[in-house]
Amino acid sequence: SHGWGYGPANGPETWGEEFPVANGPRQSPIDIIPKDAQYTPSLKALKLKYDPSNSRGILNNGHSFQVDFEDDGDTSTLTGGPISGTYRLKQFHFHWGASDDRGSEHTVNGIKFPCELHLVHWNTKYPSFGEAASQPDGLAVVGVFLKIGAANPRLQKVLDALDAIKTKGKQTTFANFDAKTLLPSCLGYWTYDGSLTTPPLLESVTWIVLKEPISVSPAQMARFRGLLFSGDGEAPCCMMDNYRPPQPLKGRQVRASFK
Ligand SMILES: CN[C@@H]1CN(c2cccc(OC)c2)S(=O)(=O)c2sc(S(N)(=O)=O)cc21
Ligand SMILES: [Zn+2]
Repeated sequence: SHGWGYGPANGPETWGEEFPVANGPRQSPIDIIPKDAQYTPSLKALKLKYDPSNSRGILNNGHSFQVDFEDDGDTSTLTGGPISGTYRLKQFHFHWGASDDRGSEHTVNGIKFPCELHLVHWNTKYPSFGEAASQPDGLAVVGVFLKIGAANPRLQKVLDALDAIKTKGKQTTFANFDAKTLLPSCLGYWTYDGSLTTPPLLESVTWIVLKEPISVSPAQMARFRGLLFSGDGEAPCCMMDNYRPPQPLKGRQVRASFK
């Protein structure tokens, strides 16, 4: 059986067959139209407190690669912003294109970025990530756009680990990584109620998309594309275009933390 993916036979247009919520009222990503976003002065500043000693490993999961964090305690958390309570960092991962003209999931005025970083957090009012993932206020994902420019030294450690996780299922240790170093200097954001952008497409995500992108060079983007969707011994299939296109807003309000 073929699992979901990003190809012609198993890509985003087919996901609704196995995951009917794909056509639900709060699907992600969306096209963000800044002039339609409601500036909300009552929105708090984001507070991201990440402990580098919580980083565990880096894994090629066959859809992207993710850096996993130890989330048994409140040492790497997201508070403030549009959310109430404390959310714990579980993992971060990226989505990118086959070329620099596409790759992000969220778009801004229809503009695609070459890459988008997602930092996934879960609400500690629930006993576990799995429990939280099925609740309407269970997850909070911080999205960061990457735009083509100077090489970003903050990405180097992540990129240097990719050779060890080229194929699906491969993982290696990834210690002492400070995820905060991946954030832009300005934490102004748009926020809306949405979903996971991959199956199971659960409508449990408070999206927090930062306005300021971080940089990535074309050579660094090429290294993302050196990963494979395929496993060892399978016909090699380059990991690229692993993004879901924008979904219908269905009347949702996008709020902005900045004027
Ligand atoms: C493959 N899907 C990723 C892994 N996850 C996952 C794995 C198993 C079950 C599950 O839900 C019960 C979620 S996850 O929650 O860490 C996320 S968040 C997310 S995104 N693009 O919306 O930020 C993609 C994934
Ligand atoms: Zn993602």
